[in-house]
Amino acid sequence: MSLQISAIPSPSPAHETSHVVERRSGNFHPSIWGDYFLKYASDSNSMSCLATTEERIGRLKAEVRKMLTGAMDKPLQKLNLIDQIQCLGLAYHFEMEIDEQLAQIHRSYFEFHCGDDNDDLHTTALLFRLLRQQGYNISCEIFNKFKDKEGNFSKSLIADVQGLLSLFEACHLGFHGDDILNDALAFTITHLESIDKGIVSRNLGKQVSHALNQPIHKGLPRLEARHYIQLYQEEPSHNEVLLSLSKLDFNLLQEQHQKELGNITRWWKDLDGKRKFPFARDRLVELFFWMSGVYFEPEYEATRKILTKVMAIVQVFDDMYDVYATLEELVVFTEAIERWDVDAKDGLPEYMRVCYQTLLDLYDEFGYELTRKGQSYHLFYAKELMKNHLRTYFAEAKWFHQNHIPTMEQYMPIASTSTGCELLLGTSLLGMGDIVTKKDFDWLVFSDPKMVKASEVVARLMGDIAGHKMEQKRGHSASSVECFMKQYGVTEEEAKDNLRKQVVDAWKDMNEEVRRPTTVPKLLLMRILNLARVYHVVYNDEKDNYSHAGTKFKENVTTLLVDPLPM
Ligand SMILES: CC(C)=CCC/C(C)=C/COP(=O)(O)OP(=O)(O)O
Repeated sequence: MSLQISAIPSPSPAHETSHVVERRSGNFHPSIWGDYFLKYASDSNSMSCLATTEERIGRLKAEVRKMLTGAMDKPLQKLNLIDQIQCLGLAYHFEMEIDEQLAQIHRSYFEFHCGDDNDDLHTTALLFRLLRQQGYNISCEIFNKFKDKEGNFSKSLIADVQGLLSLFEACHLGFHGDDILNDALAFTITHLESIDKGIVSRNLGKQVSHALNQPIHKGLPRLEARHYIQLYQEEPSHNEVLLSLSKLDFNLLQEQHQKELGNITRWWKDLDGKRKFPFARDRLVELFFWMSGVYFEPEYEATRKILTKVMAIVQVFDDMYDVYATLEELVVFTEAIERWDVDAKDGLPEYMRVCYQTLLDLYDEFGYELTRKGQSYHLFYAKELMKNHLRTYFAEAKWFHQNHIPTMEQYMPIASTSTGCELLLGTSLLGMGDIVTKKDFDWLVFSDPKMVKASEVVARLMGDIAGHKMEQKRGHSASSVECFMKQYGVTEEEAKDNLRKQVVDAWKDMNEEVRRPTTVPKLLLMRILNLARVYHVVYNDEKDNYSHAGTKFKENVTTLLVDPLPM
């Protein structure tokens, strides 16, 4: 975090402006959801019913724990069980057990060389994916045995659809230089896209179509679980304990999220956000979805609440800097943010005063809570992050008003921070109590970590590719697409192709960063990975599904936050 505001054009006090200001409009559609979730806000949950469900879940969890830790004839059985537990969205209940089991499997395969050279493609790929996911530095050379004399993947694999699918999923865990995985990805995509649906089971066919669009590693665990539970149920060999537990657990957590979102909707309504900020996108529900993609577990309720509230205000700022405000107004506003003092709002136009006061009130509310818990230093970091975030919004606004198209080298450091990843991740620590230390804050806020930078590349470039057409139409600072086109004299499609490659590389950076031993707790790294996953899910089809939240985003919200799983 290092950006300073500099070269600010001398401002004439915005409130003294007498001429009529011409403003642009984003023409954003209103909230899809309105007050829909308000009905969940009350805490009228039937406690007896909740107690019975929790008791059932407790019993089922104990059974799964026994299955996980008990002896099995072959490591493959354990690997499949772990995979199923993860795909069903249950892994967060068994993190310690999964860690121990995979450590044991890793030891027996690689330290004692008990691996079986005859392992088939599915087993090898599953072993590779689960171990890399867990941070083991397992080499992709293990796939060499599936190549023919010419060094190509053997033709005989084409008939093994399950094996191809597992190899495809494993490819997304690649590091830089894992050339064999690049070849494997091309090979599996070619053959999975053309499988004869008549020769595979209906379930496997469905899994393949889904995976090609949404690989496990880049998916949101709960969204993927919702999808997988339905497929798993149709699998004749499914395990009843796992199935019941996953459904009960999904629905229980959904109820908790609904209630939280209900309370946040109440906050937004009491704040009168829709009326106060008519120029901004009203995307409270989508933001809650976003935040619960990063932190979905029940214990992170406070984090989801803080993040959704902060990002709802950031959304207003984003549309103010990008669209609504004049540069003169932004000069004064950005200075007021630097001061972070209620007196600073005097120089602001009325609509900005409301935004400013809302921000100060929100952080006062956090400060009060943190002081009570003896963690008031958290607030210092949170404010610094917000100041730095708005400096980048200001820098972009200046580029726009000066018709300046920066080079990629000028653009990326600023546009990476303006994604909000650093702000979101740093602010999330406010809600995590004693789990985080000052060292974690310093790492995240001041050390410019590679993991955060990579998630920002995914966020910025995917967002730019998806949004640049609309943004250029309504007037927006140049995105990476325009910057790249101008700097290298290439077409839009060539620029996008290059940016897509940078996204692929950023995922490899992240995969390498979660390798053991890690310098910060894995918990933190997984949150950063989750954040990149949200961007992947929102922008994967290269459409701005966040601004136009009525189709794909609405479907995802419905799946996670509206429809329970039929029991
Ligand atoms: C990290 C999160 C969830 C931030 C809050 C939402 C937000 C400001 C989205 C910006 O979308 P955009 O497409 O308008 O982005 P930009 O203006 O940066 O291009």
